[in-house]
Amino acid sequence: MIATLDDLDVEGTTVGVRVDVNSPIDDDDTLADDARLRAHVDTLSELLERGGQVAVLAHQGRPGGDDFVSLASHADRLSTLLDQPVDYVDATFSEAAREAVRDLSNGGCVVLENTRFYSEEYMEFDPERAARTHLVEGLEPVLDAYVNDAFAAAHRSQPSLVGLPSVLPSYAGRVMESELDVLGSIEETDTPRVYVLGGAKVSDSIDVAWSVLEKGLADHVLTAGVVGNVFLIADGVDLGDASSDFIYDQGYWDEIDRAADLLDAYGDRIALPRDVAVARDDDRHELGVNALPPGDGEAAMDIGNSTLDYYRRILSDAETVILNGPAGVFEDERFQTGTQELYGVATDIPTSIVGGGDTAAALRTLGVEGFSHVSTGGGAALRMLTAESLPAVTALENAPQRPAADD
Ligand SMILES: Nc1ncnc2c1ncn2[C@@H]1O[C@H](COP(=O)(O)OP(=O)(O)O)[C@@H](O)[C@H]1O
Ligand SMILES: O=C(OP(=O)(O)O)[C@H](O)COP(=O)(O)O
Repeated sequence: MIATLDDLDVEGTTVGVRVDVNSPIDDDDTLADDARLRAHVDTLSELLERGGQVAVLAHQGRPGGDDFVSLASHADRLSTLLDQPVDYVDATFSEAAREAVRDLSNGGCVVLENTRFYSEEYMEFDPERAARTHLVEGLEPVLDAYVNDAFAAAHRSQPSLVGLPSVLPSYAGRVMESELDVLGSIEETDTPRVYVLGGAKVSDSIDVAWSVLEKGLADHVLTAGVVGNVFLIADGVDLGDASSDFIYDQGYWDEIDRAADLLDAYGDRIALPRDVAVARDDDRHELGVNALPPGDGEAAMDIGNSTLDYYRRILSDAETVILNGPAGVFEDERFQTGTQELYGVATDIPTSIVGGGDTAAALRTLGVEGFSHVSTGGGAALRMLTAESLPAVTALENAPQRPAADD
């Protein structure tokens, strides 16, 4: 049983709130998209309005990446979204950070620096060991409670996610609560239930496909994106060198054998693309699977119209659809059709659940809306769909005793 904000006596309490605001970043190192920040506004404003003091903890990017930047611009944006001043301090758990947290008055909010600027926060620990990291030992003395709203990072066992809830009374924020509610009860949704697996997380998607087919949760699995390309190769289709090299370079070559095993075991419930779109003379050009391989240097960048017709027929009977990953390279407007059409069809199905950071961004870009639930998580949502436990959620379940709520 996980405690929520309903169980927390907020007035006068200093709360460390872990959010996931890992976002696209512009060339000047500032925030390019605030969707993930907006998702946490309900949790943060509720805590502030109920008289708490809030220290926001978050990561941005991974060491070495162009998006591995400070949270200064996130704090600026948060101030606008919350319509109140939000301090920012370029420290996470040092004396400067503790001082900034101690200085908070009721209803005050400070954003601490990118947790991953410190190496421990990019390592995986069991909760006991995570409780003895510098981040946890540095912050614990100035916090009364911990709230985890970072569902999108809940598959990581890093100190700010599993260490703090080992030592502080801990609660799920509103985002976490709603994600667990929806993604934790997929088995109760109506059937026929169809899973659409696109995007580029091939290993994770194959794990999900195995799990939902084996457990009888999926009546059909439709494949698209890089996942669909891997299944086509596994089925003996020659996709040409460009797509094969891409799959090899991404480290997914071994997944072809796993996809082939899956087709052997459950091929009757797995649908593969019937055509693909490539770039030819700078335009989109569709090729039926029988016409493959494509020309030199041409890669399969999207699903084509006959695949869309085929998938539309399967989806026309569905009561529930769960989708993860774009159907094509949506960043290039020539290859947006697959994602736009496929996800568009899904909005007409009674229960439609979408997961994935890039997927959510694609849907915003393409103006596709009307789903029952759009998850803030990609990897975390996929992991939940395999009914695996998420370390940060387990840490909340095992968190220490808490003070009683005020009502
Ligand atoms: N056919 C394709 N070839 C190469 N990349 C693709 C293809 N289809 C989709 N993608 C890429 O997949 C990426 C998103 O996949 P993924 O990270 O799995 O999504 P999410 O973050 O929603 O879980 C996008 O950058 C998109 O360009
Ligand atoms: O963006 C995230 O996950 P996602 O790409 O699965 O949506 C989370 O912030 C986790 O980031 P990480 O995969 O660098 O640990």
